[in-house]
This record gives sequence, structure tokens and C-alpha cells, in this order.
Amino acid sequence: MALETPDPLALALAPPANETPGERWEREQNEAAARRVSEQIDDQIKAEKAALKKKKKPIRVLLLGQSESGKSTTVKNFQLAYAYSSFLEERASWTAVIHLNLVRSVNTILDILAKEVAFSQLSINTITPNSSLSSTSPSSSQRSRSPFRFSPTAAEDSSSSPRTDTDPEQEPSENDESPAILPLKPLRPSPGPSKSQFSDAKQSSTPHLSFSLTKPPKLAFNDIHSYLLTRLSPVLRQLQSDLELSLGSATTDPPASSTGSSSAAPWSKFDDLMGKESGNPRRPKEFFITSRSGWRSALNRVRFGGGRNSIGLRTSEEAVYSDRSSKRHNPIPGFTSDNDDEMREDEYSRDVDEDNLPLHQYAGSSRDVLSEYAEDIKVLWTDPIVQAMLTRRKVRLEEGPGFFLNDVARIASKQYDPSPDDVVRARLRTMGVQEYKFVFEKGSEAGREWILYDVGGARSSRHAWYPYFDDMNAIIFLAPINCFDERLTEDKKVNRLEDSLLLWKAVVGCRILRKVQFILFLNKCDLLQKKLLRGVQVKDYVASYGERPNDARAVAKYFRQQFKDILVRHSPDKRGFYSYLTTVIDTKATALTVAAVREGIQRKHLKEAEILP
Ligand SMILES: Nc1nc2c(ncn2[C@@H]2O[C@H](COP(=O)(O)OP(=O)(O)OP(=O)(O)O)[C@@H](O)[C@H]2O)c(=O)[nH]1
Ligand SMILES: [Mg+2]
Repeated sequence: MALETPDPLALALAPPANETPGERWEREQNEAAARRVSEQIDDQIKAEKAALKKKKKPIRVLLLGQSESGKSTTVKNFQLAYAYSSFLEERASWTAVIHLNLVRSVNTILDILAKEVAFSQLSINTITPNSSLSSTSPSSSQRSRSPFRFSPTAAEDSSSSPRTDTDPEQEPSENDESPAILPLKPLRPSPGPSKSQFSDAKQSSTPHLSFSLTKPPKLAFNDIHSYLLTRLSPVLRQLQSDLELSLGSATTDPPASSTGSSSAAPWSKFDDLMGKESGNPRRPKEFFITSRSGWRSALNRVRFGGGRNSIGLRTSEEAVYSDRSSKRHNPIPGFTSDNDDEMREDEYSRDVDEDNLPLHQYAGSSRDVLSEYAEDIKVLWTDPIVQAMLTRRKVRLEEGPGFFLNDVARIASKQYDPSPDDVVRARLRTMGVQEYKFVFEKGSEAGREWILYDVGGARSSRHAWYPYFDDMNAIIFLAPINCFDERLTEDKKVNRLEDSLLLWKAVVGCRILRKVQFILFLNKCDLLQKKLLRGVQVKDYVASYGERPNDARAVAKYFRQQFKDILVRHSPDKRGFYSYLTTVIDTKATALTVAAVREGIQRKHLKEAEILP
């Protein structure tokens, strides 16, 4: 029904009845100007809202790099710096892992000792002066299996990892001066030129027979060694397997590629596809562990009775399980393969019947066992003959991951409580993708949330990275700089430095990451220094290194340049190169790096949000 009285609003806004054309023109001009101002204010409000929203959005940082490059150790440094109380809270959870790290080292020694002792007993009975080390007729089965041996300089230091240096199947060397037989590749007399710039020194140098003419002094194993073997071996082997079972597959080496053809970046073939498809790849099913809910799912699996266990672990109900896959569109059928090793490992993590783990024999008692045997472990580790045996075998446990043998008395005590430094040095392989949240409470960024994503770095785990690429602000890429002469655990044909470079090339070249800031940590500088001081020559493994000085500074500079060149050459858009030389087990030095990285990422983020000039 029509209103009888005129609309008062329309009346108020209507132009005056006696308005002249001049007045009308002026009024319309004023109205247009007012509209423009109003629209400008609206736009400004909208922009401020968007900037604020962007500012409030969590900053997401992905840590990438091959296995054992130091990603999880870097996360621990972030925790130390920005979530110290939760770091302290979770410290006790690491006891079982540290115990396992220690027990493994002891068992490595016991394995070698058992073989050496057996071999020395055998050789007493069988080796005659003429047959022992004839320079022209090698007689051991080792020599008959592989006719080529290499000069000590070329053969030295194939790896600093005790696992690669120590082939349990390899017979003990009876000759102190005899070089190791190439442990990584079957030897061929004429390898021919390698396509890779990374040469295997032993393979690329001209092999020559180098049998020693002098017989080295025999290691004088005695009753103490037999006693230590008998006393320690059965108990510690059992303890190792119980701890491994309870902590799960994160404690074992990554699966080796069965075909030997695994690639550095198994997801890169999807990058091209993704550019053309809409939507994001599906994130695989895995669980996320927040920093509140405990450090590791694996840790949570150690159960020592119901509820809270005797070593203070939170039980798995408190872990945050999240399956984001249902929310994700997967444009690439089969992208997350159910046949994948890592998926099976994750499934195992969830399906394992924790209450039926046969852990109870040692439940709560790894402390008891270790404290009872601590003295013997110390005797074993400090025994000069055992030390000579390890040196002869080129086993450098102290340079490997999770080395705690110098602290046996402390770690094996019943009252042991891991120090922050112990936690940082503890080794547990990352399974799937783990998420850590930090909320900064102080400073201009108070209330800002950061999410760090820590991934498993083994080749079989890398397929799981790609779905995380779409909304990252920054990537911290870790490349161990000391590993130019080492091979991947999961693929012994691949040089570890070459793998890092290939991986770097793939991620910096990834189109979905073109706006993402990259920060490179050239890590394990301490181990690089030690290796070079031992006399290992980079040029023997990296042909292009040439006659540059063989010192840590020059080597780091050279490798840094290689990474930079790759970034410049392969980034889809121009981007800055930020790199740090790190030793992330050095928490004091790393605290400064972490602060600088935080500042850099934050600055870029705020700049993008147009809050900073
Ligand atoms: N000496 C030395 N050891 C390091 C350094 N960085 C890491 N480590 C040790 O190397 C081992 C492996 O480090 P992690 O941080 O677990 O390696 P990761 O990259 O997370 O490995 P994955 O989880 O398998 O992908 C741990 O025992 C660390 O304590 C370093 O700069 N120097
Ligand atoms: Mg890790």
C-alpha cells in the first residue's frame, strides 16, 4: 500500500525546489567529491583489514633436507629459544631414546669385538708366518673375494658414519696398515669417467695392489674382552630390541630402495602437473604432533603401565591426530600411495597395540639394566685395545648421531634426567610430517603464531613433502656440509652431498614455491672441520674442487657457492640467497642464527603485508 505522507528521507535528500542550474552543478560536484573520499576510506579500511588478517595468519616454515641433516635438531633449537618451558617439560621423554642411542653404540662395539676375538682365535690356529700377509699371494677370503685394494690415502674415510664404516659382514682386518676395502660399491678395475662431479675416491683413483710387507702388531685380546662380551652382549642386545620395539620404526634406518632407482625429489614430476591443475595436492594421512602434546609420537608409544608412565611420558591419547586429507582435493590420482613405505610406517604407528608390547621385561627398567652394567660399559669403551680396534676399523662412533658413550656414568644412573644438551644430541628419525606451534608472547610480534613443519628426510619419505608446499612462508633447507665423502643410508650408490644438491635444485626450482623465502643451513661444520683435520681431501671426492685449500673455510665457501649458483640458475623468479654455516648441536651459536632467521622471515612477511616499507 502506498504511503500517504512523503518519505522524510527522500525529502531531506532531495535538491532544493528552487535550485538554479549553477547551484545544481556545484552540488553535484560536491557530492562526487564526497563519494570519492568515502570510497577511498572504504578501500583503506579494506586494505588495513587484509593486512591485519595477513599479519595475524600464522607464519609457516617448512624444514627440508636429507635424513640426518639436522632438521629435528634445528626444531629443538627453536624450542629452546622460544618454548623453553615446554622443552624442559618434555626432556624426560627423551630418556628412552638416549638410552637406546647409548645401547646401540655399545652393541656396535660388541659386534665388532666378537668378530675380532673370534678371528684372532682362529688366526692363532691357522695363520702361519708364510701365509699371513704375503705381498704376492693374498690368502684371506677377503682378498679372494675382491682382488683390488687401494692405497691408504685413497681408501681412507669413505664415511665418518660408524654404520657405513663398519660392515658387520666384513671380516676383521688383521693389518693395521692395510686400507679398508671399498665398502660402498663393488670394485671394478677400470671404472671409466664418472658423469657425476662426485667421484668415489676409491673408485676413481687408479686401483693398485697395496699389500703390506710388514705384519702389524696383533691386538692382544684377553680374558677381560671375553668376559665383557659374555656379560654385556645378551643383556644389551635384548634391551636394544625391546627399546626399538617400544619406540617403533623411527628407531630403525630408513628403508633402502629395493630398485635402487629412487630419486632425490620423488614429487617433482607432480610440479608440472600442479601448475595446470586447480586445487592443492592431498596431504597424506599422518598424525601431527604439536609442541604441547609431546615431542614425538614414538616417545608416546613407550608405555610402562597405564596412564602416565614411569619415565614421565604423556600417553598417546594426548597426541593430536589430524587427518587433513579429507579436506583436500587431490587432482593427481594415486599421489599419496597406500603402498608407500612411509605410509605403512605411519599406519603402524597408529595401529600398534601398545598395551601388548612385550616391553614389560624391561619396563621401567632400562635405567635398572644400564645402571647395573654401567661400569662394564665404561671399561669396554675406555679399553685401549678396544679403542685400537675401532681406530683400525675406522669406526668413529663419536662423530655419528646419538653418541653418548663419554657420559655413561651419568646417563646410566638411576636418577638420570636428560640435560638440554643431551636432548639436542639425541637421535630419533622423524616419521611423516610433524607440526610444532610457537606463539610469541613478547615484543612487537606478541600473539603471532609460528608453525614449524619437520619432515622425514629419507628418500622414501619425501613424497610426503609436496602437499605442504602450497602455503609456506619460508623453507629452512639443511645440507650437511661434512658428507661429501659419504653415501645415503637408503641408497648406497648415492653420494650424500650430491643428493643434497639435487634436492636443493628440485625445491628451489619448484614452481609452487616460487614466492617462498629460502634459507640454507650448511650444517655439521664441526664434523667438516674434524674430517679435514684428519687429512681427508675434498678433491678426492669432488673432482671440481681442484687445488683449492683443503681447509674448512675454503671448503664451506666453495660448497656455498655451488648452492647459490643452483638457486640463481633454477629459481623460477629472482630471489635472495640467505645462508648460514651452522653446527646445530651448538645451541649457543645456533640461538643467534635462529634469532636472525626469525627476524628475516618476519620482516619479509610484514613487508608482504605492506606494514613495513
Ligand atoms: N656433530 C653434529 N651433529 C649434528 C649436527 N646437527 C645434527 N647432528 C646430529 O645428527 C643427528 C641427526 O640429526 P636430526 O636432526 O635427527 O636429523 P634429521 O634431518 O631430522 O633426520 P630425519 O628425521 O631422518 O630426516 C642427531 O643425532 C643430531 O644430534 C651438527 O651440526 N653437528
Ligand atoms: Mg628428523
